[in-house]
Amino acid sequence: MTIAKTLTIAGSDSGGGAGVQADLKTFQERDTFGMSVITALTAQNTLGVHGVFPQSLEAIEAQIDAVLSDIGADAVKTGMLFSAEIITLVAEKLTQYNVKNVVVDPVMIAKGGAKLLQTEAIEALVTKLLPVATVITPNLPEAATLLGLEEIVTIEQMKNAAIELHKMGPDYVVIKGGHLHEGPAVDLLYDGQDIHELATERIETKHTHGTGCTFAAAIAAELAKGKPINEAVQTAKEFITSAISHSLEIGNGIGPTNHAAYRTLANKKGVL
Ligand SMILES: Nc1ncnc2c1ncn2[C@@H]1O[C@H](COP(=O)(O)OP(=O)(O)OP(=O)(O)O)[C@@H](O)[C@H]1O
Ligand SMILES: Cc1ncc(CO)c(N)n1
Repeated sequence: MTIAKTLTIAGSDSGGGAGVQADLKTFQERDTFGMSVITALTAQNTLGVHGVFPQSLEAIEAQIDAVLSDIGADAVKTGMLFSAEIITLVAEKLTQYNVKNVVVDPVMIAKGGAKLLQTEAIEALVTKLLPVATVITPNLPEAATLLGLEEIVTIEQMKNAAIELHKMGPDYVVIKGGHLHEGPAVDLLYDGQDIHELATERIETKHTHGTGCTFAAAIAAELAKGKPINEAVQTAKEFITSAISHSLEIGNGIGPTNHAAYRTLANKKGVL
């Protein structure tokens, strides 16, 4: 039996809600074979990040070479990359192995405020990784930082940002509106010609740990299966919406989303 292969290059979240753990759960739920390259360990739970332990370049390179020289990947998703050196290595390896679908989630700061990317690494993200990306998925603060803007708070500003970010090299730009202060949860997809709006009602919950990782991993899984970008982003939006709608009240802080919700609901309706 053949199966689409997905690889995450990201940080480990010991609490299981974000990072590599969220990506692997999503890859599995979206019927792909998930693999991982761990760039950094975080000691993390629903209350926050309690420690960051970047892995050596040697360890990261060895993991990438092991996976891509043998198994290969139909899509790669990158998350927490932490330093300019790690970003440079990852960009070189994606080029060396000629990876076709590269989803770059430009992770910078965890919900509790912990730094997952060094400030001096932002330039490397822009100059090395964005040009090899198929699609990038910044949230509003990340999009503003990449563009050197103070903030992005309106849909109109999101549209302008999408067009400007596209000039930095990715084939497609998805700007996530989870951080909009009010109204529906609006994301934009810009394909270089048209801007497509994806909107859902904002779900009233504080348990949103790992939303960004899960959404980007779902896009990667759909691209790995050969889906066109519009369909991949639409499916990912449906997937994250049901994961947030049924998010989990575990731990004492911001609980994780429910990766199994989409499949469970679809099974009940008998449509999967
Ligand atoms: N309260 C909500 N209700 C509905 N959808 C939401 C809500 N919060 C976020 N989303 C959606 O979840 C996805 C992730 O967006 P978000 O802006 O939260 O990412 P993020 O900030 O990168 O997440 P993370 O904190 O994991 O880094 C987007 O599709 C966004 O629209
Ligand atoms: C390891 C890791 N990656 C990404 C995020 C962003 O949510 C997080 N909290 N932890």
